[in-house]
Amino acid sequence: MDRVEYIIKHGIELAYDIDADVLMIFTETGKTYKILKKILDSINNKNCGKNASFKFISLKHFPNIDKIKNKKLKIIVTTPNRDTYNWLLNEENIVPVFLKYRDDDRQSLVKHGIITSLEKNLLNSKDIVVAIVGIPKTPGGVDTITVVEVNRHTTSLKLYELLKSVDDIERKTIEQVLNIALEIGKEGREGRSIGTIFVIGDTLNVMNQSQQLILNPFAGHNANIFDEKVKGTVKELSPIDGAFIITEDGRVIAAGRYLESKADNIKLPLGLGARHRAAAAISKNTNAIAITVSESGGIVRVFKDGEIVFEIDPRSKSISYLK
Ligand SMILES: Nc1ncnc2c1ncn2[C@@H]1O[C@H](COP(=O)(O)OP(=O)(O)OP(=O)(O)O)[C@@H](O)[C@H]1O
Ligand SMILES: [Mn+2]
Repeated sequence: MDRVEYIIKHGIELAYDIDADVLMIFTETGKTYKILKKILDSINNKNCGKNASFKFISLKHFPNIDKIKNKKLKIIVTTPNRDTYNWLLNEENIVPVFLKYRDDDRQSLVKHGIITSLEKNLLNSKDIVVAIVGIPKTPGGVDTITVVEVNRHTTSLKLYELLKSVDDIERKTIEQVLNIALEIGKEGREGRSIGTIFVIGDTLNVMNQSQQLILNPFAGHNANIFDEKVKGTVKELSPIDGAFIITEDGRVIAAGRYLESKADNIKLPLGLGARHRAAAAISKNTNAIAITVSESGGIVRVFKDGEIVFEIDPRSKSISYLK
């Protein structure tokens, strides 16, 4: 019996032991699911012991076998592979879920699975999920069991809908800028709280609805937000007045830019001032999204179509949101 089988077996047992509502597995080729299926078949037809289809399973492996047999556990099998998904559609007693893109790390993958299942009403906010996951894009690389409280993710539903609505390149840019904003919100600069605005996408319109407050430090540079040196420069410049203007594919076009979009009929929670109104207005009057860091408290907010679609206090979370 190999390590993956043990992990899946313990994932099943954990789901029953903590009385979880859902067991969620992630598979590329379907291999992980096939192992799960063999274990569950062995349990369900109690075919344990000498002639078990799954040699290592015996009743002693599942002391609470009756609890397992009597409890209905929803099994969600997620995959980004269209062929695997089509094959899973014919499988019984599981709920297949197609993931529109591949994540780069386990945590994002689990979040992605939870959010997609929430969007399809396969989960509700009170559910407890046991997720069995491995290194993304590595078939058979199962190495992690994690317990997820769905209610911790419902606030990010709108952000995921936004991430799903843009192409891969823009999604990676938004995630990169969001993580920089979270770092600024959390660390500030030289011990001081820093506020700033990032405007991503629809750059021509954004430039037409804004003007330089200072000479543009990025003029004539081919600066890309994924370049560590550019990221450092952006953080160094974050205390200056004005906004950073970034293209869908991550090129930093300007800093110190004053946004002049009409802010009439923008409705924002009380206490949010000119920075947040400007961000809401530009996101309403162009196709851009805006990300703000508040100088008073570090809260990071994402604006789309004039509304806040996501906000997070980076100081309250030990990890950056999207990784
Ligand atoms: N239209 C704008 N375009 C770009 N930057 C702006 C604009 N309006 C305000 N700012 C920036 O926001 C800064 C803070 O303004 P203000 O305090 O009114 O915003 P706020 O929404 O309360 O933000 P914070 O929570 O960071 O205080 C200003 O000093 C300026 O740098
Ligand atoms: Mn303010």
